[in-house]
Amino acid sequence: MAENDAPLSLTSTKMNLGREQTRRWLDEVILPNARALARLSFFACLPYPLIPDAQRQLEGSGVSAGAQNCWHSDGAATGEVSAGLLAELGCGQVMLGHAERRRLFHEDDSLIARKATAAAGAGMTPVICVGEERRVAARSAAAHVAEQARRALAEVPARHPALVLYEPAWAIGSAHGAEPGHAATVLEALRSALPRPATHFLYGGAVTPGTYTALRARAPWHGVAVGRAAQDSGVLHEVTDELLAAAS
Ligand SMILES: O=C[C@H](O)COP(=O)(O)O
Repeated sequence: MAENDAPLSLTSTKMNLGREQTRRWLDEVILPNARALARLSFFACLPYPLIPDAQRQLEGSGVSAGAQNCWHSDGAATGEVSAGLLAELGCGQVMLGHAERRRLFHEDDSLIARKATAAAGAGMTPVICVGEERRVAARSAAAHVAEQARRALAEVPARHPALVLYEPAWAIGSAHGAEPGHAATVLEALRSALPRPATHFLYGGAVTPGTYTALRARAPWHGVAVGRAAQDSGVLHEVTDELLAAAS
């Protein structure tokens, strides 16, 4: 959780917004909500080339810009961006193993683990995305997801901060997210697979106002990742208020 024990929140703009659109979104949606978002340690994961501009724009707001991916080494890796370079840019968080990267780029747990270890070695917080691809029973989802997370963090020192983001692939971009009971079974498996003091667990996938309250009624989630809900200032404001209310 955040310093004040408030829940945590983040977003990713994926490849949905260009340079000017990102600038406008930060200006019109994120900055007006920045005070509240900062209490949630909120960060926005952006495409690599937009990170330095965003850092300048967000300076002093308490909200930061993270990355959506990284590579695990420097050197002969044409077209990639290393964790070390991101850290040098002042980027503190990097999302790894998102469902879209697993699907489009065939990223597997061992590659994600190498990236997570490199990110931690560079001093960044890895955000490990896990989730089942298709709707399956909660117990199967839980076993699958716990194994994904365990493998990804296997070489990351136990006391290094990490976020585990449970996003069932079938829920991303869909009308409804996971049932709170389903998600609770997954969280229980994640917590027992990862007895790590500095690891926090977030839910993502079709998050709207009310999602966090419903999830929290069943299990101790530390926060949520907002996708589409972070594109509209009013909706983001509602979700943020709801998270902050849970902290008070
Ligand atoms: O990566 C996916 C997002 O975090 C979830 O997006 P969504 O809330 O629009 O389903």
